[in-house]
Amino acid sequence: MANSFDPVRFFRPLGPADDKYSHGVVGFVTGSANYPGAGILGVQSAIRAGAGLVRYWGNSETAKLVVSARPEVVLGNGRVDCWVLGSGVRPDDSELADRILQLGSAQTPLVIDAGALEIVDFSVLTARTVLTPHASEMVKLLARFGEKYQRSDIDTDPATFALLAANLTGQTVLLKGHQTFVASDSQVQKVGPNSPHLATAGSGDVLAGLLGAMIARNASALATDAGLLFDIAIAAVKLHSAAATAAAAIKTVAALDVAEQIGVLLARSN
Ligand SMILES: NC(=O)C1=CN([C@@H]2O[C@H](COP(=O)(O)OP(=O)(O)OC[C@H]3O[C@@H](n4cnc5c(N)ncnc54)[C@H](OP(=O)(O)O)[C@@H]3O)[C@@H](O)[C@H]2O)[C@@H](O)CC1
Ligand SMILES: Nc1ncnc2c1ncn2[C@@H]1O[C@H](COP(=O)(O)OP(=O)(O)O)[C@@H](O)[C@H]1O
Repeated sequence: MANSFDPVRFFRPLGPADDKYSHGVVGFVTGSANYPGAGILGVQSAIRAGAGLVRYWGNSETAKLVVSARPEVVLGNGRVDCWVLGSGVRPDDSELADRILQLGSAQTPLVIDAGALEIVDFSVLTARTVLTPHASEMVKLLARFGEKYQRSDIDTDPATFALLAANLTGQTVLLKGHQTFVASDSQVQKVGPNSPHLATAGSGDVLAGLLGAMIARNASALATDAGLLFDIAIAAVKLHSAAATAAAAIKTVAALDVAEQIGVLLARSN
């Protein structure tokens, strides 16, 4: 994994002065009745990526499942360094949409995934943010700015559309796929090919949780260096893919295995 975007660079080792608030508090508005697993997968990933504290602010039924999978999780709103919004959330879910709109107009850094890409009001979004669409979500995202394209257009020239979305939103865009394109301002970087073992349901939810943990852990540096978000996004994609490769060496890969292997890789690197 070692190169200029070496993921380990973003995982400062813990020391005696650390407490649960000092190395990243990640909040989630994710999961729903139809997609409870998306809530669980993101949370699992953030915990394995070393978050000091994880808050979950989804609906109460899904919250019970999340806490049953991870009793470390604290429920509700509170002090957070990065919010992960939208994995497993339908845009017509009014309870969660209200929370997403509220957080989307505040200053805490964000990962905006899946349904939240259709909810957030981009005209008031100023927090440092990574958007994580796949190609079909990119079509819907661009349509919100009056830009009409089809999935085939995105697949043909992903770099151009990642850049377009970054310019329209003023944010860092991570366009997911076999190769992932990270764009910010006028720069775009291809990452991958990623591990094909990521082609399994929920692996995007794991990436969102990983990104949330990495952004939260580096929140202080990010406050003075916005450009760091681009590097963190690239590093997260590389770590996510490396974790899938590591998982595949053990057994067939499910998304939760990718989250577990993030923890194994990070433990080995320290
Ligand atoms: N366990 C859980 O709780 C899980 C919850 N999940 C949550 O589910 C929600 C919906 O996820 P989803 O957008 O992937 O929609 P899904 O209904 O599967 O497909 C609809 C259409 O989308 C397209 N499409 C899909 N993937 C694509 C790609 N990579 N690249 C390009 N296009 C792609 C494809 O349409 P096509 O373009 O082929 O016409 C497909 O027919 C979301 O909130 C997510 O977080 C998931 O993470 C799974 C595990
Ligand atoms: N064939 C593939 N090769 C490499 N990576 C892939 C492949 N298919 C999907 N991925 C990666 O897996 C993840 C899938 O995320 P997403 O499309 O949001 O799925 P889900 O909604 O099921 O979580 C992304 O990180 C994407 O880059």
